[in-house]
Amino acid sequence: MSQNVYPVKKGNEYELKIERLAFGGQGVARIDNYVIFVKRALPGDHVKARIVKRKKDFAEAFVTEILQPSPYRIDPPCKYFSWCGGCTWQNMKYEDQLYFKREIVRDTLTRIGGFNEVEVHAVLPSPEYFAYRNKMEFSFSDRRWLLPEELNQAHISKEFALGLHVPGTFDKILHIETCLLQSETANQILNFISDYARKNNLQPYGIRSHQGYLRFLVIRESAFNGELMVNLVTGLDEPERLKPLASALSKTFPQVVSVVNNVNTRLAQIAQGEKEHLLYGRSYIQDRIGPFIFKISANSFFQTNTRQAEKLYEKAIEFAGLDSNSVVWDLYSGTGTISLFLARHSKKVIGFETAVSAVQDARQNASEHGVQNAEFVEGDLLKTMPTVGERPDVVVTDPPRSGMHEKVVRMIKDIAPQTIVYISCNPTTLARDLKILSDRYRIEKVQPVDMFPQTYHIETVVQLKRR
Ligand SMILES: C[S@@+](CC[C@H](N)C(=O)[O-])C[C@H]1O[C@@H](n2cnc3c(N)ncnc32)[C@H](O)[C@@H]1O
Repeated sequence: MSQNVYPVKKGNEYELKIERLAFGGQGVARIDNYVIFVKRALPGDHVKARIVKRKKDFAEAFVTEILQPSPYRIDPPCKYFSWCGGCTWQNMKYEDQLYFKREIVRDTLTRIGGFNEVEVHAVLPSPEYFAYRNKMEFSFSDRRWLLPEELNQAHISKEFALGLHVPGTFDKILHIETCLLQSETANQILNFISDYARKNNLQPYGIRSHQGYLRFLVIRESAFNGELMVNLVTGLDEPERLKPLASALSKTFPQVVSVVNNVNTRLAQIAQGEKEHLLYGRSYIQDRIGPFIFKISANSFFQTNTRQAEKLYEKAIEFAGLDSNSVVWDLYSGTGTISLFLARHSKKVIGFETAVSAVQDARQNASEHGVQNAEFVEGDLLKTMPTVGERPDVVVTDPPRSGMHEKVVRMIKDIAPQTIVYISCNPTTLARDLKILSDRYRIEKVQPVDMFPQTYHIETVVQLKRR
């Protein structure tokens, strides 16, 4: 499309009818077949929207006025919904979110993979669709994003915020008092720390200025026994300043069994420190998936929706169709949680993982649970897969959002296991990888699992059989 035939112009407003939802959560509208992604819009909405970005193949817009609301629209229960980057679909009933997640998986498999005939099962719903997260990461900032109703309130300081990002801004933070994705206790802790920091002059870190002390607050809560961990991430290595806060937290909230201080003096805005100080209690909490109890430290990876993780893993086991003679490769094995489940049903599991600390955790998890038939190979799959001689009957693969490297997909094809179970958190890369496998593998089952209610994210488990 040449420059002068774009049907829209940046900054202008257009009347649009939303046709469907895209993976990414936005509504999709079209003018003369030119696609416009509209934030926070739902299928059936008739809206006025302003174009904020215009590219060769598509534009992005936000709603300025709803002319006719979609029948799917509900009032979002959270007052921050219109601004917060955490949730995308709180303006839709949970049943409708599940319907659209299935549509997105089906549509992506057809559009990108060319799989027109594949049946996609109804999405497995999450047992909880609010307060389901066992971990939330909040940012401190010296630049607070004000809600419209806060704009004229002189008593609100713009120089302190503890909350979540507003999409499109990198340094301003929406101050949050209640996040519906975490528990009531976790919200009380959030407010306790925010009040304490202001009263005791613990300065928030400036994302722009790189000055200040408090950078992140990470709250982790066990779904198994309610234990809580508070991780305060600071820009300076001065843990003594936090000791009184740790003590006050432990006295006010008996469920807090761990308070740690991660120190991140680097510019990168990440909640992982180069150093950790234990301020109160122990350095981990315990949570359980199925029969396994895991120790989770501040920087360990753990599935954020504990109860639904169990359902996801059960589905993976069912699709793997194992028996006591099966050799299984668990690719992208992380801390080995799936490997432990697989090991109970097979002769041997070999996990492959590049992160050194995750491999250490996996080995420790296996040994603590007395699992003797799981071993872990450390390194990039491209290098490690060819070095393992024991060939698998079943390959389980759970790659990051970017999917598998094309060479890894081709190696799996050459190894030719009877069954492949692909666990994916991104339908787009899933469809791409399945297409490469399709001449040698038949898709038998596609089961989406909802790990993240109120967001567009969807996990999908696919069973493939060798042709
Ligand atoms: C989605 S996580 C899988 C987590 C794990 N299966 C679980 O359920 O806990 C993806 C994992 O792949 C690992 N990874 C990414 N690229 C890799 C590569 N090239 N080779 C091996 N592992 C890799 C990451 O370190 C991460 O632990």
